[in-house]
Amino acid sequence: MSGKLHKDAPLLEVKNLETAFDIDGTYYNAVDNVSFTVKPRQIVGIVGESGCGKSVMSLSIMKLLPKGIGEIRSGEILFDGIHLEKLSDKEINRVRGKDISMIFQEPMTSLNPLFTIGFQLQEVLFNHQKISKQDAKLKSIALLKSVGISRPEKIIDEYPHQLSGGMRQRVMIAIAIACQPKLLIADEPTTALDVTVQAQILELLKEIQQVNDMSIILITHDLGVVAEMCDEVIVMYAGRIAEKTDVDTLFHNPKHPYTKLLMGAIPKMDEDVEELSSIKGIVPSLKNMPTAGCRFAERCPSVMPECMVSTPKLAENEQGHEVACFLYETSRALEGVK
Ligand SMILES: Nc1ncnc2c1ncn2[C@@H]1O[C@H](COP(=O)(O)OP(=O)(O)OP(=O)(O)O)[C@@H](O)[C@H]1O
Repeated sequence: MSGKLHKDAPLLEVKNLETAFDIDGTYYNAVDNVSFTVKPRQIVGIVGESGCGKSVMSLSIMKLLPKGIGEIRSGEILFDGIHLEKLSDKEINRVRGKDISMIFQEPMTSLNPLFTIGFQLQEVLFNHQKISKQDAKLKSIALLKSVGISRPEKIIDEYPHQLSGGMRQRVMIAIAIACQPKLLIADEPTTALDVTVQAQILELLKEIQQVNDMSIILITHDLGVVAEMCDEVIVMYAGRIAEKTDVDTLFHNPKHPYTKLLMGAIPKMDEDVEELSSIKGIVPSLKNMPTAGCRFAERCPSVMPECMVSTPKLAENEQGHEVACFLYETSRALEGVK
């Protein structure tokens, strides 16, 4: 499926998205008025602690929210000119795996333990392409080779449990790119892997992104991964965007107190720091979300009285650098007065 996309238009445009879960008969927003774009060939990182709404965001885009529990309440998701939020199940099935693919943290839960690797790779090819059995087999072998799996002729006859975690993630990537999607959503793709394998998988993703001219949304709680991989970064807190800018600006000039604290929580390789210094407190659960004010106020070292009563708007502070914080709304207002 392909829309009529102008060459400079964003590939994905999420506008004022609100996704909510029904908890005991009341809807709570896990994604609250979120807007962002992904351009062709861009790697956009979504970063934040556990519970910030990163996964719900990607499930919303893919229309994979648990039926009857989670739903998109408002907003638009435009992909390649098509309103994904309006597609029927049948229509979104044609997009999933073909134009947009997704890889998850733990490939063992996405791969079917009962079927061989070859079967699972060929299944996605048969679903989206007119291809003979022989060609699907040859293509599966080539795909496994392209993700750095040696002896692919042998691996296609093996089952997921016979492979290491790193190999399984490579297989998941092969399945995800089988139909050359324009967008790959990678949700914590390396979190379950050890550090060396993590670096190899990230390297592989970058390579594939360049070769296939693909865009990636990379969901992670790890700013180190963001620094390594991303062009643009969205920092999320409790379902809302706290800050949004390009990767260099974010690391050289972080503005939101939450981003600054997250940066302090990056382990420094050159120093003998054993543990990640964590941010005090936790992300509130949906039911305990503050009903007014900035959702980060309770944990914020720079909190001001207005933060408890009004919601700061995400607005451009400097060109290409958006932040949702009253510290900057005040300075923006003063500039306007000057
Ligand atoms: N099926 C569900 N039913 C009710 N609440 C849910 C459901 N799935 C997610 N949530 C809630 O939505 C909020 C956002 O969750 P989400 O999984 O998107 O966070 P995350 O940033 O991806 O965290 P993690 O890194 O742990 O996956 C959390 O408060 C979570 O408890």
